[in-house]
Amino acid sequence: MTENSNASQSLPPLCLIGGGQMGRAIVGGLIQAGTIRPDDLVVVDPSAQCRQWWSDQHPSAKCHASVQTVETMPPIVLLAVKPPIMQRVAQSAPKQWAGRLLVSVAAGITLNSMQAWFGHDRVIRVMPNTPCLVGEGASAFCAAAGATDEDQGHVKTMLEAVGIAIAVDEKQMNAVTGLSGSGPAYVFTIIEGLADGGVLAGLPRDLAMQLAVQTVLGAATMVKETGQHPGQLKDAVASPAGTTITGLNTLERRAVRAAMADAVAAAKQRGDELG
Ligand SMILES: NC(=O)C1=CN([C@@H]2O[C@H](COP(=O)(O)OP(=O)(O)OC[C@H]3O[C@@H](n4cnc5c(N)ncnc54)[C@H](OP(=O)(O)O)[C@@H]3O)[C@@H](O)[C@H]2O)C=CC1
Ligand SMILES: O=C(O)[C@@H]1CCC=N1
Repeated sequence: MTENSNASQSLPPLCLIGGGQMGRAIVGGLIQAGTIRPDDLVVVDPSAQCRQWWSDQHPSAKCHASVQTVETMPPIVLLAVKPPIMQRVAQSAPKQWAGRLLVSVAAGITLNSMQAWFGHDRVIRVMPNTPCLVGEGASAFCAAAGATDEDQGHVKTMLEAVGIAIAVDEKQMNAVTGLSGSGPAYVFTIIEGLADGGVLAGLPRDLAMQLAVQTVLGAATMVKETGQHPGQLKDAVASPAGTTITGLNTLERRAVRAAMADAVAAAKQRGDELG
């Protein structure tokens, strides 16, 4: 788990609107870190299956099918619904948002839209990623004018309890989405590809997967902990006329580096469209 100064701080009670993948990753990570207690959690989701999941995992959390039935809305509302339904959520229960800190993780949805739909500007926009679930999230955030320093402190506490949190300018948010928001999916694909390669080369699947995962983890940890440029670390692996340079040459022929950059740029573009 990422070490940080805020991990032991606690948060005020929280309402999670949308208990799906991202909501589970953040709030699951927060509960695991001890930053929030399930008793202080309200989850709103129309899916009975989803509510059952929350009740099974955290029996003391209060689950609702609709925001309208929440009697006392907690001071922080974490909005983790799909971008196209955010406006509908806002308009379904306008009285519930008054005086609350609104935190949105929706890709592409701007602070301006949030303010217009929810009727006030105590709003913070966050782009997290699913590794929050295991305390290794990479999140960026930006705040509307109405969010106080204390509000921003709460969001930092929330995000740093489950990984790293970086304040950015809102115009960078969709690029962040294309890189770290969507990035875990790219890396999962790489891990799958490496494991497939191991199987293709004759290894049993479970051994290939174990080696692929540890290789990605080890390489990422080296970049983080040595502070060396990845190119330098790459050069140290590749012996003259050896195996690595032969593999790297294949990757370059397939333009893997450009494919990664194109993926981030295309995802950023999609974020622009969603907004
Ligand atoms: N998944 C990821 O890796 C990341 C996602 N995000 C953002 O997080 C948000 C959620 O994405 P994700 O968790 O993947 O999506 P999910 O579909 O997994 O979760 C969204 C949940 O919201 C529920 N929902 C639908 N309507 C309402 C409503 N009116 N009130 C409350 N809940 C509702 C859905 O129920 P039902 O299924 O029945 O519709 C579903 O359970 C998106 O805006 C996305 O951009 C940001 C970063 C990373
Ligand atoms: O795919 C998506 O749109 C969301 C946003 C970032 C990751 N998942």
